[in-house]
Amino acid sequence: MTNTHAGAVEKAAVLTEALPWLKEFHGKTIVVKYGGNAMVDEELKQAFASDIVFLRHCGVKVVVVHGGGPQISEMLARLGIDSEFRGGLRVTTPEAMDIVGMVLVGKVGRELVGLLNAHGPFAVGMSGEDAGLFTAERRGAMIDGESVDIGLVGDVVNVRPETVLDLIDAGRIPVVSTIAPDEDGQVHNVNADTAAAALAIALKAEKLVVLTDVAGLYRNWPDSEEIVTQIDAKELAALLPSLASGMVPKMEACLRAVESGVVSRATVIDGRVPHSLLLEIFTDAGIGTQVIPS
Ligand SMILES: Nc1ncnc2c1ncn2[C@@H]1O[C@H](COP(=O)(O)OP(=O)(O)O)[C@@H](O)[C@H]1O
Ligand SMILES: CC(=O)N[C@@H](CCC(=O)OP(=O)(O)O)C(=O)O
Repeated sequence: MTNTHAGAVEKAAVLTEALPWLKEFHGKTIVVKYGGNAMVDEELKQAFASDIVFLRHCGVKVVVVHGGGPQISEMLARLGIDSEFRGGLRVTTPEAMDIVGMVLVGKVGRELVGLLNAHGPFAVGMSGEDAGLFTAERRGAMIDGESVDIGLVGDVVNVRPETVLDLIDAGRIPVVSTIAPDEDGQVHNVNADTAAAALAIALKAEKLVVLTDVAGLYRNWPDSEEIVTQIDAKELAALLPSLASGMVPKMEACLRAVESGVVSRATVIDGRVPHSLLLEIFTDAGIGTQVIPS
């Protein structure tokens, strides 16, 4: 075989490998959480946007939920507002809450909508406030088995998915920023992993994919580089109390999603690898850490 032929055969193999996955996910809903730590450079962000549009053209009903932790921290620091994390969640004063909303809705969300819409008029941004998408309830952080108050931080207790469904039906790509009012209308800061899981459950999504800045869940972080490739809900529940920082809300979210009985898979993948989303969805090997029901 000539080199040209060998190259062509290899390319064709990549495309044919995608066929069973195209069949599996066509017409299905996938919620993709894009973490702020994986939005590190322009090229990566553009690769992410083109992957999302690719999925949309493959007939996948794709919904983006974005984070923006580092971007919020940077703005708070610039304004001289103190900020700290407890149990992986930001302690959010009313003053910090204003900035959280401005950065997530006004900056990170807008930027993603722009990157997606460079491909066509697909993306529509919304927050948990729009059309009652999320209702939040104040929550604490679990520190040494006890709940500690961390200010205006919420958990999602109700989802009204109708507007997201309308947008999907119209061929759009909803891009969700995770601030949400409680029953009295007070807006809360909701961790984006937590919100993505709640939305995936409400939409009866086939899959939740979480892009972050590590290769997956490390078994003995930070002492070892060994990635957990697959873990079931029961094993993960046992592991949760030993997890640290941002992995706490992330793995808690994956657990909730698969325990709901509606989302069959939740995967944490490396958002620093260009096109990791396509590799995860359209190749046999997949990448990162996959959480499955027990
Ligand atoms: N067991 C673990 N495996 C992998 N990462 C971990 C683990 N425990 C804590 N981490 C930390 O969690 C971080 C990811 O969470 P986070 O910073 O909230 O990212 P994102 O912005 O993607 O939500 C990693 O960069 C790593 O520092
Ligand atoms: C309560 C809480 O911690 N909210 C997060 C919201 C953004 C987020 O979750 O961003 P990442 O996905 O990039 O971590 C925060 O304030 O940083």
